[in-house]
Amino acid sequence: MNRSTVESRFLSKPEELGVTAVGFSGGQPKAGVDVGPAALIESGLLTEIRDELGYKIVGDTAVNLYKDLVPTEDPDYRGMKNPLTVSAVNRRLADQVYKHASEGRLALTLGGDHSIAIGTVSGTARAIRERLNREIAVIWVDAHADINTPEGSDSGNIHGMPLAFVTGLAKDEREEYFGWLRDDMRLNLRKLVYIGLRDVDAHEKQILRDNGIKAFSMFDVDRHGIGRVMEMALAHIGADTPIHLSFDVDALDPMWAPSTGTPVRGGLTLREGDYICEAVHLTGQLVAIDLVEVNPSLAATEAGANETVRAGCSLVRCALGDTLL
Ligand SMILES: NC(=[NH2+])NCCC[C@H](N)C(=O)O
Ligand SMILES: [Mn+2]
Ligand SMILES: [Mn+2]
Repeated sequence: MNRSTVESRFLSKPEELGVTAVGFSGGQPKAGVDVGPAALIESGLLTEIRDELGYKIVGDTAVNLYKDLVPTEDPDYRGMKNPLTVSAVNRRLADQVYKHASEGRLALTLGGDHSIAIGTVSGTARAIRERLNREIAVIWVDAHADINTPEGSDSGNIHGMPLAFVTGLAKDEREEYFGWLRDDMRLNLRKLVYIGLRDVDAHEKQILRDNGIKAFSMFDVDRHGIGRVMEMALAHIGADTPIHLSFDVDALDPMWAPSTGTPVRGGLTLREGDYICEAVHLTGQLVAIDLVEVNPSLAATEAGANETVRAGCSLVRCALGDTLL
């Protein structure tokens, strides 16, 4: 039991971690990201969190929870691939994360591809509005901006669109195509901060500019250093705002995390990634964490897959305060 003594400002049960394992790959075309959570759990992540960090683990760590939701037919819609499946899975996930967050637990979600942030962010946003009457902020750590609208996306992969849906830049009337996302589940665009960007589509750059979205690219990390970047990111969010950290493992350089679907060179070092998580932990404002896009089947070597899983575990532990003295 050495849980860090940072006081948690927004959790009513700071000793409890609400875990959801989402073995889901329908937001992108590569198989294998669905076993991400199993790989993280088998490597000991949750037992370490329980035995070494002293959290009580509550929730669903069975990774095939969502298999029953896959429809027999799921044709493209507005250019999106697997839209019914991704929508249904996220609808259920939103309820689950909502439950954890509204009962005052820190919600930890292990992905799965990044489309699952549609459910995690909307579930957290709704719970925190209801319980504390506040808007959440999201720190999105990623090589990519994941804010394509269906019409703006070149790929049609929904893991490149979650932020368009949760902010309301993209909407659909039809319940079964994300129409279930109500206003009280949305993220305010002014409360979104990116770190680590280096592969942003032209369409997305336009969205970032038009909406004045706060973003720290790898250029900014190089220019200011990660310490200063985190100061500026947290200043933008404000000192008294619940934070949802959504960490795509591809934010890290492929040297530390090669096993991921859309790797991009020139990324964060493992220490920079860990530092981001530590700095967020120290605010005492963390209410939810996603770790996504760990795909153990994609590395050229088994060592590469293990490195990626290890890096993912390290990020989560740092966000829980493990490495701070
Ligand atoms: N979560 C991710 N790894 N997203 C990658 C997105 C890549 C590209 N921008 C797309 O829309 O398809
Ligand atoms: Mn990414
Ligand atoms: Mn992503």
